Amino acid sequence: MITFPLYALIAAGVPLLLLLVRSRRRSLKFLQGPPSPSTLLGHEYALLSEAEDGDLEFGWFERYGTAFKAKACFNEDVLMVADPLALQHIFQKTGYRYRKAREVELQGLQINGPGLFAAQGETHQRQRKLLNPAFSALQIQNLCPIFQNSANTLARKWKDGLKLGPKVFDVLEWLPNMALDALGESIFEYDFGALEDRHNELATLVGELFVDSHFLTPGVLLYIAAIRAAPEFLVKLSQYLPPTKEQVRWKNWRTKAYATAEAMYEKRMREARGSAEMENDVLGVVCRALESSNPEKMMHPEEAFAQLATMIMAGHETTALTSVEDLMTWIIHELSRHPEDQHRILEEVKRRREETRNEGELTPQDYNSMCYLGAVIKEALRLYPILSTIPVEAEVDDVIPLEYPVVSSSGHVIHEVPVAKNQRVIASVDVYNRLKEVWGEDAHEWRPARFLETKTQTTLGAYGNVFTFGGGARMCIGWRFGILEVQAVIVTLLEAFELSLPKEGLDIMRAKGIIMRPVIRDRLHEGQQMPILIKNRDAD
Ligand code: HEM
Repeated sequence: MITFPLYALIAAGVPLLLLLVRSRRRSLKFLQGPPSPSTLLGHEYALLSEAEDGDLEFGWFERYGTAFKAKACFNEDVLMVADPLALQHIFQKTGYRYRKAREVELQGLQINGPGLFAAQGETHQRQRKLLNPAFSALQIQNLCPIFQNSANTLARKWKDGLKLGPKVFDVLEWLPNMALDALGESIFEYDFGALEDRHNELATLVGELFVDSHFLTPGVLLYIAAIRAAPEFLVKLSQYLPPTKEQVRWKNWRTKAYATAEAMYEKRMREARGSAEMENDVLGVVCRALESSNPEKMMHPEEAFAQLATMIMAGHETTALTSVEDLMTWIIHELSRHPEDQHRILEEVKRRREETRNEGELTPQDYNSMCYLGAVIKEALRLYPILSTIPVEAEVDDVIPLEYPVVSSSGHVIHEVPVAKNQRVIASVDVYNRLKEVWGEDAHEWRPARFLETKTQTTLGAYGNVFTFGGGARMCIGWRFGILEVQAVIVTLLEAFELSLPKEGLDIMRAKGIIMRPVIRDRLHEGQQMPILIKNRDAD
């Protein structure tokens, strides 16, 4: 095996090449930015080592404005952006002119294969067009009973645990299992049995995907930076390096997910034979694509198998994507801190039930009519974007307009930022979501009512002008799925339980990692958790 020369080539050749190329390339010299702490690591290591999400970025954006320059590994200039007009331009107005950052694409490919998350350009466009009908408003509405069913199962389990009175539950021990069951059933008619604690190999593999990940070491960061800038042939050669423990886990996951997907597709095709139409759910649209010979309407078997792995990862376990249970966890946390918000949502539910004379399960239309429930969900999405940044790269030279002008390094006020082809741009979701210019002086505070006030602003994303689902061609395809599931679960839980903080109080912080996780300040060693005091409402 030729591993040593390969390592040596990547370890020494690529960095030297990069430093040479970058010293010649047009850069962002005209922009201000924080001084770099290291030529090799730039700000990348410092950013990934922040104690709490946003520690550095919030200060930088405050000081330099909504667009500035920071350094990535090997002295690379990156554009940090939180300006609404710039984000709208990059994500929503320019089609595929900005591509998913290469390292994210490569990681997506290694974990899930060539599914929607890793696909680029025309391949992405084709896959997205084929999958979109499975995530339309109409199609997602059909999933409501599944979400209500899993919420009711969770409520029953909590009630069993509350027979002796109110009790503190770590909701993170429950919500991910509930969300995984709902995802399996709604997307692939697959029973993970997670809430019932049944052993399931696929659930175990997805849960353990990142236990060997050491993303925070400087060596790994430099390796990723070298790979993302390396020519295609070197990236291909790197496949012949001995796999890391992490890559072995990813391969095991992919193999099992592909086998499961194949079995699901075969089953659906057998069932559909004889019936006039294939359904428009994910299974249905993928089966149709597998059978099609039209180049615009087909998926290759590997693409089709990769969709199942992609959807489970995207909707549940998280790397570069983010998941519904995280959003529910933060909503439950904020509601336990704000009993008045619980009261307001319950009033809305009661009013709706009276108007529609419905004591049973609510409909998606019922949930959508509840404005304060919607405002609470939007406020949680705004304050807790589990994915705090979205890195992209310019495919062509471009000029990015700014809504809020910034001062250049020579002291001039600039209204746009010219960028060269291949420029890396880091869209800061959490900073945009808390910009005072957009959200007001209390942007860092929890105040759902802000979403009930009318305001004109640059429109971003699909829901409430928050950027947590991203925007444009690559915006989260599952956002309606996520919102409906959260609506159903929160209403079910609030009707059954009163939520409050544990007696000793809680100082939860948003711990930084690849994704943002809740931990108790000064008790980081205990890992992620969200203890909530839960009381049965029937007990009153
Ligand atoms: C509240 C929950 C969720 C949040 C906050 C969220 C957020 C995101 C974000 C930020 C992206 C990346 C956008 C970009 O790269 O520009 C994304 C992509 C994606 N999400 Fe979600 N997501 C959620 C739930 C879901 C669910 C439930 C599913 C599937 C059932 C899903 C499927 C996907 C897929 C397949 C992609 C890749 C889309 C593409 O590249 O075309 N997500 N999501």
